[in-house]
Amino acid sequence: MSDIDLLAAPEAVQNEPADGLGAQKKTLTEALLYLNDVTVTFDGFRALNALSFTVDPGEMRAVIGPNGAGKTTMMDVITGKTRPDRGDAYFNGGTTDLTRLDETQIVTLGIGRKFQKPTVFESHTVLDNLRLALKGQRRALPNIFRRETGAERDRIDEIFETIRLTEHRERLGGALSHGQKQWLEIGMLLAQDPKLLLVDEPVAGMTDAETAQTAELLREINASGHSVVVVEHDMTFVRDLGVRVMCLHEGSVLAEGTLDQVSANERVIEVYLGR
Ligand SMILES: Nc1ncnc2c1ncn2[C@@H]1O[C@H](COP(=O)(O)OP(=O)(O)OP(=O)(O)O)[C@@H](O)[C@H]1O
Repeated sequence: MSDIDLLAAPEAVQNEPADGLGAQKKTLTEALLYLNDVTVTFDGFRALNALSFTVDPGEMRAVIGPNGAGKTTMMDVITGKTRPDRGDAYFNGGTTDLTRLDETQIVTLGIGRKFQKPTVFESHTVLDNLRLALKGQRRALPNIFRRETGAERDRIDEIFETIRLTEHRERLGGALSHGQKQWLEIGMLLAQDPKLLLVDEPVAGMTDAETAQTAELLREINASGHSVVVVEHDMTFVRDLGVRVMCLHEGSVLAEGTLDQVSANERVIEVYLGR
């Protein structure tokens, strides 16, 4: 933790009142993730425009919005890939300024990201993919030959149950269906035990059954104590998640609340859902 910059928490800020999904703790010191007034400009174009929102410890939240709304850029700021021109991004109750850390430090801190396209090792078994992730050294292939401890084996079994791949552990990664590859990658993220998982369009290209199972497994992951931010366009899936929804548009929050509240919003209908 010595290389991680711990800053004194700025004054707590109170956001809007709670809505239908229960009381939201939204002060800086209570939030797991706190973004305030974050602005990112590319060649004069504002990809994020004074974006502000918080994620509570243990919360799962869905992010929707049209193409180009800034969803990827938002995740790039949280993971240290993109530096904001302006604004605050704090983690862990305001103790850690994400804008001063690099991508590796942010992973170490407990923020894991799953990109849209699965990137499992196709020529390795499903089990070896997970073992590599558990040891935190996906590139150090010789490491998979070290024997696991009992605790590591238990953790692997537990993750396989969560990601519905217990029966598939000896298969090659490349032999899995697209949906199963996505689950394996979610499992590889879980192996790092992140406090916050950022998941980008997990159900794109999945069958309806896989989509429904993905909502279920993310709910289980969330219930086991991980906070989750899921970017997704599939509204059936978002409804299955049953969590607070935030709609981004032109780099800002256009609407926030339950899916019913957000999808009844005139502006959301106009710019995203269509009439
Ligand atoms: N590196 C970059 N240079 C220039 N413009 C960029 C860059 N990255 C993103 N943009 C622009 O910023 C805007 C927001 O992009 P972003 O990828 O964050 O949107 P998004 O909501 O993730 O969209 P999608 O749903 O299509 O993935 C877009 O207009 C995009 O073209």
